[in-house]
Amino acid sequence: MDKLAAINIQNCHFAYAPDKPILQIPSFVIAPGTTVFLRGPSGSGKSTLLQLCTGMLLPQSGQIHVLGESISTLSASARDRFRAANIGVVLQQFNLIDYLSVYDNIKLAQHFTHQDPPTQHTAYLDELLQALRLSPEIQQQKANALSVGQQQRVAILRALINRPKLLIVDEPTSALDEAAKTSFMETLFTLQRMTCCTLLFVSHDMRLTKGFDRVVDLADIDDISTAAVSTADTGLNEWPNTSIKGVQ
Ligand SMILES: Nc1ncnc2c1ncn2[C@@H]1O[C@H](COP(=O)(O)OP(=O)(O)OP(=O)(O)O)[C@@H](O)[C@H]1O
Repeated sequence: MDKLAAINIQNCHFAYAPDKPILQIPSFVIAPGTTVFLRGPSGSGKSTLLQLCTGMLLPQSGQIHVLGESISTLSASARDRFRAANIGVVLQQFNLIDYLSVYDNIKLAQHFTHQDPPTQHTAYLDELLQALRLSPEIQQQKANALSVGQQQRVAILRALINRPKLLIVDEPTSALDEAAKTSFMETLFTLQRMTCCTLLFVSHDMRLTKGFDRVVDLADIDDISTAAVSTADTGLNEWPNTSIKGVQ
């Protein structure tokens, strides 16, 4: 097993209920430092897979190594610490704490790593603010006073503040117009290059695949999606072929 991979999933089975299997993944490996776009129809299990990669969900069987750590066999508290220190997560809803300021939202992310905040991060924080085109003053604003675009950028800043080696981004652009989507993707790639993190990105929007090292169709790695695709009219032919540009 390649323990140096950013993500290494082997023989993984997951179900929310015993009679309703969601994922059956024989093997899925993501090399460190690469960018991967994961696509698949609504309800196929993309968000579930991301949650397995963060250790928020545990598989019924199989192995999931993240950055060389067997995340699904860590204790709950070790898993939380590992996630806080190594994985940045940006979800569709951003999950900022509304009544806290931007600064406190960021500080909270640092707190969960059990590292001393925040002086050693100051230069890096300034760099992130600049890359995300956020003014330093925004740190004093309450999260619920921000526009959707600002909330999204703060959510990315919070995900990157601990310099994660793995950044997981789930459908972050659905509330944005076309111009904002383009600018979001440019910023995301700038930050990925700046931090050299591995990026796993999930979206329905095939127009966003440009620039990714790999575009992976869930049906190509998941036996359950494969079965669904082969027995249903999914409109799969509307999608371009899976492209693999970089190393696995
Ligand atoms: N907490 C849960 N309990 C039970 N079933 C769930 C739960 N979360 C998701 N599911 C089911 O698991 C399946 C996969 O859901 P998931 O959210 O992973 O799909 P998805 O591909 O991310 O969908 P979308 O693109 O619409 O976000 C769906 O059938 C969904 O109804």
